Amino acid sequence: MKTTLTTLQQRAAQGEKLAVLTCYDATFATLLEAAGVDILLVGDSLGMVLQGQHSTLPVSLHDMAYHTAAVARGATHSFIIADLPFGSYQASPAQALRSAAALMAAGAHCVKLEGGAVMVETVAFLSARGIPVCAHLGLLPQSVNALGGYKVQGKTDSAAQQLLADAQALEQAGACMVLMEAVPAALAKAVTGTLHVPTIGIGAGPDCSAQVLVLHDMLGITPGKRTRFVKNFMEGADSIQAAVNAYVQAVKSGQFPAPEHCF
Ligand SMILES: Nc1nc(=O)c2c([nH]1)NC[C@@H]1CN(c3ccc(C(=O)N[C@@H](CCC(=O)O)C(=O)O)cc3)CN21
Ligand SMILES: CC(C)C(=O)C(=O)O
Ligand SMILES: [Mg+2]
Repeated sequence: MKTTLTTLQQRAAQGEKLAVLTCYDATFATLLEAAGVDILLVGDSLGMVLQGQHSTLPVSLHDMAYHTAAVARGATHSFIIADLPFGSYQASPAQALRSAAALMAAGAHCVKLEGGAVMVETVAFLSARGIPVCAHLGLLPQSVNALGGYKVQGKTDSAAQQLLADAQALEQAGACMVLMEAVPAALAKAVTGTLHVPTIGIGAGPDCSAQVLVLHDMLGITPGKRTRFVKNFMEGADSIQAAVNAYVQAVKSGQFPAPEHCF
């Protein structure tokens, strides 16, 4: 049976933790689906892990459509979210609609965009036109140059209040899910408790409705130092399938993320 937005929202509302991983190709789409991953995220992190870029900014809409189509061919019943890349949606709601349409035509079931209050009008515009939108809050990698690095967000009282207000405004505008990246666990818990739609966390503590990691990070093959919220699931696993199974089990049971993965 196809996993739909409705079934995901129902399962999250019943308290089931959802397991999400990034996915960029057909082979992994088939593998992740067989292991019980609930949502495949075609992330613009592909610029870093596949293309070797130093940020996600150089990723094009064409790149995203290419990888989304590959994932869609490998998956038969998964819910696929695709990132709108830098520069493809910020100019106007009309620009966002054209870009989102390209990703939906490539096989996505939902698009994700980065930003809070500034994206409310765009989220409303896309949602009203039949495009499910996941809003991405907290650490916004496409804004790395303004943020001054990949740093934890929402640490001050005023930043936390702003993030909560943004999440509520985006839900009101029609966002079907809200992803939070690198924020204090207590803030993500408060947001999850306030919203009606599922939340997806990465470095956002154990109380989000869903967890996501970059595939290459959880397989322990990303070069360089591991960030705090990453766990290498290949440790103690004898295959990639076993590692992905272990990730799904750890998310479903609430064992991942543990306190050492949280801010
Ligand atoms: N492979 C990969 N995994 C990711 O999770 C990921 C990407 N790439 N590319 C885009 C962004 C960048 N990401 C990051 C990177 C670092 C931190 C991080 O935890 N930074 C440290 C140090 C920050 C500082 O210097 O103050 C932190 O403690 O916040 C968080 C998210 C997440 N995303
Ligand atoms: C890390 C997740 C949230 C993402 O946006 C990506 O993979 O691009
Ligand atoms: Mg992204």
